[in-house]
Amino acid sequence: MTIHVINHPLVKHKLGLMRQQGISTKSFRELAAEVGTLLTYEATKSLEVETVMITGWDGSEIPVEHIKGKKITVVPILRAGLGMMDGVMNLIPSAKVSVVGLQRNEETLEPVPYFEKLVGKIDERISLIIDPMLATGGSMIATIDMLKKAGCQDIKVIVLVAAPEGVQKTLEAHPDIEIFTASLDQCLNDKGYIIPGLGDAGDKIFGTL
Ligand SMILES: O=P(O)(O)OC[C@H]1O[C@H](OP(=O)(O)OP(=O)(O)O)[C@H](O)[C@@H]1O
Ligand SMILES: O=c1cc[nH]c(=O)[nH]1
Ligand SMILES: [Mg+2]
Repeated sequence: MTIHVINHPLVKHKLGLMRQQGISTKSFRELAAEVGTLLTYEATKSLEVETVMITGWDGSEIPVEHIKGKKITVVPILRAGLGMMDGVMNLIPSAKVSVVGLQRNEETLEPVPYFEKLVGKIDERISLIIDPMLATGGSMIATIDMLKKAGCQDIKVIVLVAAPEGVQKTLEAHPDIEIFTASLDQCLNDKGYIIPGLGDAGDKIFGTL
């Protein structure tokens, strides 16, 4: 469908802090979760609501709005996607979780799948894929392929930073999805890293630098 770049001051400020060379593991993790929360707020804006009647504080019947329709499964891409999990689950604590493991081959930049555990009846859910980085797009396209193969047709993507090359490739392969990001950065370097980017997000979140 399209890409939404979230130009909220809090998102910009927090992402800016994440770009600082030498940032601690603790700060990087905290900020990844916080930006994850803010992007989740935006990505869930289009959820449908319905009006239901409840008994209010004074005993009278009042209309309130409830979320209706499809429920969500959050899909973290291992490893780095786990760094956004707490922040995302803060807003949708009852969401079921489908885990996908992919490791980008550092030479070919091709994603190598190593784990897949999706929730049942995923065709009845909205998938919210979370990963800090969308670089060449290979990992994201492979994840969307897996979800669609399992029957899921309603897919949204949350990434902290995206490269134009990867966004174009992902939307060409899957024009029906929506991408929410804190920044559409400049480009990829010759090693497939996003510029200016965040560096290796997985290493920063897990402290494996
Ligand atoms: O768009 P792409 O070119 O596929 O690159 C993006 C992927 O690379 C990183 O993961 P990585 O493979 O480094 O694994 P990790 O999370 O275990 O560090 C990142 O978290 C994405 O999953
Ligand atoms: O810039 C990048 C690209 C892929 N994976 C990362 O962690 N960072
Ligand atoms: Mg990594």
